[in-house]
Amino acid sequence: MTETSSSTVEERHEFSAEVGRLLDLVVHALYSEREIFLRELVANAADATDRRRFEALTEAALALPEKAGIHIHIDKDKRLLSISDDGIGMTREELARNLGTIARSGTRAFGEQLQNSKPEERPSLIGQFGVGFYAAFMVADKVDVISRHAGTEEAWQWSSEGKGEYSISPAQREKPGTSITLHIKADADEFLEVSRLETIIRKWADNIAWPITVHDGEKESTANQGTALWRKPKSELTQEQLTEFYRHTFHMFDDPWATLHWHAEGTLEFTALLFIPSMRPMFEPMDATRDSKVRLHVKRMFITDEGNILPPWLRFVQGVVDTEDLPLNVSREMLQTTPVLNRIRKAVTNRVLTELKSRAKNDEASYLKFWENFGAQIKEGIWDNSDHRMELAELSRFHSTTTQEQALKAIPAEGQKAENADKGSENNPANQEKAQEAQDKTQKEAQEETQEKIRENVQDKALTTLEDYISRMKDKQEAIYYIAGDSLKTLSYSPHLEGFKAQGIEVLLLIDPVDSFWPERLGSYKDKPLRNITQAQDDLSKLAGKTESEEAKTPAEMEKLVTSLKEALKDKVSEVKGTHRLVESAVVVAPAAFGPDLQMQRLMRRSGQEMPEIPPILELNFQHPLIKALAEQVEKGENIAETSLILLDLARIQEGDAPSDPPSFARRVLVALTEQQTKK
Ligand SMILES: Nc1ncnc2c1ncn2[C@@H]1O[C@H](COP(=O)(O)OP(=O)(O)OP(=O)(O)O)[C@@H](O)[C@H]1O
Repeated sequence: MTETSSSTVEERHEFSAEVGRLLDLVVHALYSEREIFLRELVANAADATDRRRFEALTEAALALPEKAGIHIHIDKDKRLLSISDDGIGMTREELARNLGTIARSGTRAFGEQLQNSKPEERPSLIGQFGVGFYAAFMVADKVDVISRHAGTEEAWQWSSEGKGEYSISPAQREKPGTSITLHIKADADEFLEVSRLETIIRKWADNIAWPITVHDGEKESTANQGTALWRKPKSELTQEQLTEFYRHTFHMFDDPWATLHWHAEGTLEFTALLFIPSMRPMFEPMDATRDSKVRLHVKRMFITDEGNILPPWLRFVQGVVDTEDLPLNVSREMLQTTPVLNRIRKAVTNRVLTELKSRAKNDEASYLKFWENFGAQIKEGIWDNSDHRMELAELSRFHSTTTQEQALKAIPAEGQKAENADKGSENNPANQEKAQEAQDKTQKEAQEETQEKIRENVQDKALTTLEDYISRMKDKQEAIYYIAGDSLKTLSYSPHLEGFKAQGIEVLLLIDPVDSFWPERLGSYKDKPLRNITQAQDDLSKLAGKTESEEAKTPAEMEKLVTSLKEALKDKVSEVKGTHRLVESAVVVAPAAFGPDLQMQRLMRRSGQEMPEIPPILELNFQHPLIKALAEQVEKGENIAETSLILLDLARIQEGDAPSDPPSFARRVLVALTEQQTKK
């Protein structure tokens, strides 16, 4: 052994609370897949070696020894198993931080998941999700880590029995790197057998390019082939193997929605293995960036997962790209500038888009599932990518007033189906009893609730393409109309829609935050401009065959009302005027002629950005009985100041916003209602 430790200045520390909990779960709840501890330790050793190689590109003193690799030593008599690497190593602080607290947010998420799962689900959970270093305690009752950070002389030993505390003391290590020694548990003999260890390594760690050597006394053997899975011909791989690789490398739980595996030859040589998940990641770390994490390998060696192989709007794609066309010592700067990588980026992006297009065309139902998960990201692409803007718009799917109506119409048919099914089973006594229960009031409520859920669900899934929208456009209609808001529910009540609905004009209902941004960037689709209906009042007049001057005119009997409202609301509004866009509502707020629309203002405020209040325009429906009555009151000389404030707040509430001053609003409504009731 080349390492020794002295316990003269040993310090004892307690694990952070979350490590304690995780350890407890890992050790006590999981037995069937104990072998994965080796995968975790070997993966860490390989990561540390990769890191050292990468750091050495800029700091020659950190260079790896000539025969860098991972060594596994077995000592059956002492029941010891050790895993040593020539990696970057850890300083004293790093030992305490990385092994005493939970370093990776994914590991924390795993712990939570594990705690909330049923015991029988746990083994499969652990198989899919790395638990990292702590997995060692599944097979060891004590773990010693001796580490020396490359570029330093000092070594430190971290030791723990995995029961609440660990110690750190000075140690010696001949070379930089890390050795992890496991004191194997009495019931884990199997992990002291060479053949068992070799099988595990072949199963789990064959993608690792560093040689992994198993030493048993005098004998030694290299256990991994280092043939990266993605390098194998397609015909030699099963989807199970690919899925397994996907889950374990990228910490995913699902079956991929798409697996893309190809080898490019010719001017550019690379192999890519990419996965599109079938679900959104369950845990998105708070500090997650928008960058793609696709891993770049050169001649099988891992280089970086920060190579931005795919654009940010395809960041949900996981995978590996391995090329022959870059040198192994590619530096960070080079990654940004080399034309080779730019060409790879382009080719890989195009391949993903081709897959999306073909699935959208050939398997609508499956494509809609993808869209539900990652549609918002695709729409980000319309915003920030000029090369693919049109293709992405074509791939996009939207809710609209028309798809909502169609979905509603489809629902009674669904209900019918359920009824018929019930009839068919009436002869069965058990079912008769059920029919009895159906009379029950609670059951009825439940049914109503299900109906509501079915409705929401069906409406949620009813989507259109821009192409189909255009095919439904009315004769005189020149633009694609949309409105952006927080949810289908608030949008479906929006007074802005009334005029469009009355004229049978379809409006896209956009409910993702990114929807406030991309339409303006896209500008138009197939020569049809996209227009926000909260800012398209004139269009509606035109569509209704009215001239603009007609629209702008305030009838004589309304002039005084408009003046009093302006006086009462002062700088709370930028203007008060009549509108044709309302049918049932009395008032509506519209964004001022210049500047962002209301939804954009809302989003900016929510994201904590400085957003001065831009007074909206208050628009009135001169045909509404309330507005007519108010005009008469003003004519009679009555004061409508309080009512004006209520009106403005009502308009805000219709948009899904809160009144500007809720208590005052409540008081005003109370006073108004009391007056009305006592007058009767
Ligand atoms: N052999 C090693 N050499 C250097 N650092 C190591 C080594 N093993 C572990 N570490 C450090 O300890 C940290 C925690 O390891 P752990 O295995 O628990 O989590 P992880 O590797 O970050 O994530 P996961 O294993 O869940 O993918 C690592 O991120 C790394 O910084």
